Amino acid sequence: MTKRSQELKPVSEFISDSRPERFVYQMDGDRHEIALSTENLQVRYGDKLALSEGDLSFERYKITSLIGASGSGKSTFLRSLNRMNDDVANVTGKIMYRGLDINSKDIDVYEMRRHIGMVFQRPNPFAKSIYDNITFPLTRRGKYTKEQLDEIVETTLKQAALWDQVKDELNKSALALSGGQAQRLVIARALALKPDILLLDEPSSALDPISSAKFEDTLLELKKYYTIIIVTHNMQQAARISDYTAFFHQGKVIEYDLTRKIFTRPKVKLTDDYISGNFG
Ligand SMILES: Nc1ncnc2c1ncn2[C@@H]1O[C@H](COP(=O)(O)OP(=O)(O)OP(=O)(O)O)[C@@H](O)[C@H]1O
Repeated sequence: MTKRSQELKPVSEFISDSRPERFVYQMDGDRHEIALSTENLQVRYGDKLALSEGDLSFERYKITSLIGASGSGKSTFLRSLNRMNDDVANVTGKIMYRGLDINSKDIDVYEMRRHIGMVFQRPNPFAKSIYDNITFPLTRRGKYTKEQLDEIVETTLKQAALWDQVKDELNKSALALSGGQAQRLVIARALALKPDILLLDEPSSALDPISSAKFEDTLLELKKYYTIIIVTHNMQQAARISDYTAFFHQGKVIEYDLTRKIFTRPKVKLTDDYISGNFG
């Protein structure tokens, strides 16, 4: 083991050390388990403060949508959650996951990303077969038998609702898939790492309406097992699939509540203006 890896904190140690009381909050008399939360999170690109107020708690096994106009800081916030901004921005504050601040310097970022996976706007399959797209990230870091890999490929493709379409052509190049299929494949690839939390940055913006509707059904299935945080410009999509919605404006979270409240009785006029299209 290198000196550096000895110094890094493996996130998995904290997974087994489950201290649920720490992650529970009360709302409307009910108890809710928190999967991830941010405290005093700020993001600067050089001198520019792109996120100044963004403290949110994400409930386990729920979908939370991040909405707001272009440039309001949604992607900046989302990408910071699994340290994708480390090389381009200065991210300060805490990102709490299972009692551990995963924004601290001594976290093993690669291991952390196995727990908090990210899917980008444009599907980015590797120039490999469908099968290898799913197994490649696994076999790079661990040992698996062929049977185990076969099972992971089948399970994750089923979870991502792609199995029936590709099960007879797993050796075909992933680059030959349609946009909707490729997006499902990269979801399956993310799921193969068995994450706790899935971060999705406008995952259906490149899909046609039918693929997008199927994709939404897939997310509703996936939330039985995963906590999902999704950036979307599509208000109908946010209203249809998410349990909670956070509205961003000029680098701040203006309002965060149950989706049905945000879309029917927002407390802040700016939120109302945004969701009703009177923004400008
Ligand atoms: N890598 C970067 N370097 C410098 N500035 C950046 C970078 N990424 C984002 N920004 C700036 O930070 C601000 C927030 O951008 P961000 O992409 O987070 O907004 P967004 O709400 O996700 O927008 P969109 O909906 O268009 O994706 C913008 O002013 C943007 O120009």
